[in-house]
Amino acid sequence: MNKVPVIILSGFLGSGKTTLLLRMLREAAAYHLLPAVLMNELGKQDVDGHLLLDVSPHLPLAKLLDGCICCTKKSDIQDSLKQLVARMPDVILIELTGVANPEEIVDAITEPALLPHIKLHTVITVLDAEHVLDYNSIFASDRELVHTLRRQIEVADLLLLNKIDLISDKQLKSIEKTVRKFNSQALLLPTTFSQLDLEPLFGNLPSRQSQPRATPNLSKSINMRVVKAAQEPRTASKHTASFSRIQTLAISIGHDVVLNQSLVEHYLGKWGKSLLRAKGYLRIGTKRETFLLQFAGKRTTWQPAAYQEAPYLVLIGLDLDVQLIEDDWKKWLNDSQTR
Ligand SMILES: Nc1nc2c(ncn2[C@@H]2O[C@H](COP(=O)(O)OP(=O)(O)OP(=O)(O)O)[C@@H](O)[C@H]2O)c(=O)[nH]1
Repeated sequence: MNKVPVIILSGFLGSGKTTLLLRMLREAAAYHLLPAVLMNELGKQDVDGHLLLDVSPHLPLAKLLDGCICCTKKSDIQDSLKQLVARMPDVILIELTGVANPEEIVDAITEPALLPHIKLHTVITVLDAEHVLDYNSIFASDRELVHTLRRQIEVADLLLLNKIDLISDKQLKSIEKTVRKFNSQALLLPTTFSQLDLEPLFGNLPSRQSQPRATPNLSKSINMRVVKAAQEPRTASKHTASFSRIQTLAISIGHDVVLNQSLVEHYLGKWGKSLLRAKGYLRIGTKRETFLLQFAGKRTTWQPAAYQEAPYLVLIGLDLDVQLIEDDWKKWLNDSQTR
C-alpha cells in the first residue's frame, strides 16, 4: 500500500498557516488530490475548522483542540491520523499550533502503528515577517518558547517569509540574512498571504483518483527548479522520496538478536548532532528482556516494557544519510553479535 504523504505546517501564532492551508485546500482539486487535515488548536474553540469546511465541505478533518500537539497524548494523535488514513486521502496536511515544535509531531507519526501508512513529505514553516526578528526580545523570559520558534525555522524544508507587504525591502534583506543563519538549506520564499506556487509540493503527489493529472512542468517556475535542486542528492536512497530534511529510518530487528545497552548508546552517539531522536523496543542481554529505548536531547533512557512484538528502532534526524546508517547498522550488528 502506498504511504500517505504528510505535510506539516508550522509557524508562530498568526503567521499565516491557516491562510496557507486554505489555499492548499482550494488548489488541491486542480491536482486531483484529495487532502485530509489534522488541525491542532490551543483553544477549545474550533475557529479555523469551520473556515476549512467552508472551503472544502467534504474534507476529512480531525481536530485536536484545547492543547498543543506536543502535550497531547501520542495515542490521540495516532488515532486521529488513523481515522484520516482510513478515508484514503492523497495527502495529509497537519496544521500545528503556533507554539508547537514540528519535531514533536514527527515523533508521533513515526510510531510503528503509523509507519506503514504515512510518510513525512515536507515541513513548512510560515514566518511573520513583521515580527520574526523581535521574537528573541519579546519572549526573552521564555527560553523554551524561543527554542521552539528557532526549531520551527531550523527543521523546515520550506520557509515562507510571509506578510512582506508589511515590511520594507531593507527589512526583508535583514530578515533573510538572519533566518539563513538558522537554516541555510530550506527554500526561502517571501510571500504575502502565503501565496506560493504549489506545483513543487503537489505536482509530484500521486492521486488516487482516476482522472489523468496534468504532467508537472518542471521548468515552469524558478521555485520548482530550486526545490528540485535541493531534492536531488537524496533521490539515491529508497527511503527518501520526500522533500523533508527530517529523515526517519525504521530498523526491524530479529527476535533472536541480543543487544547490549551501552553498545546501543555508543552506536547512537556515532551520529552526533544530526540524530535528533531515537526510540524503539529492543531485547537486551542474554535474558532478552524488552526495553523501551528513548533518545532525546542527547539523553538515553531505558524502561522495561511489556511489548511482545518484533523489536525495532526508529531514528529521526536532520539530513541523515539513511542508506549509510542502514548499512552501518548491519555491519555494527554483525560485529556486536560476534563479540
Ligand atoms: N497583511 C497581511 N496579513 C496577512 C498575511 N497573511 C495572513 N494575514 C492575516 O494574518 C492573520 C492571521 O493569519 P492566519 O492564517 O490565521 O495565521 P495562523 O498562523 O493560522 O494563526 P494561528 O491560527 O493563530 O496560529 C489573518 O487575519 C490573515 O488574513 C499577509 O501576507 N499580509
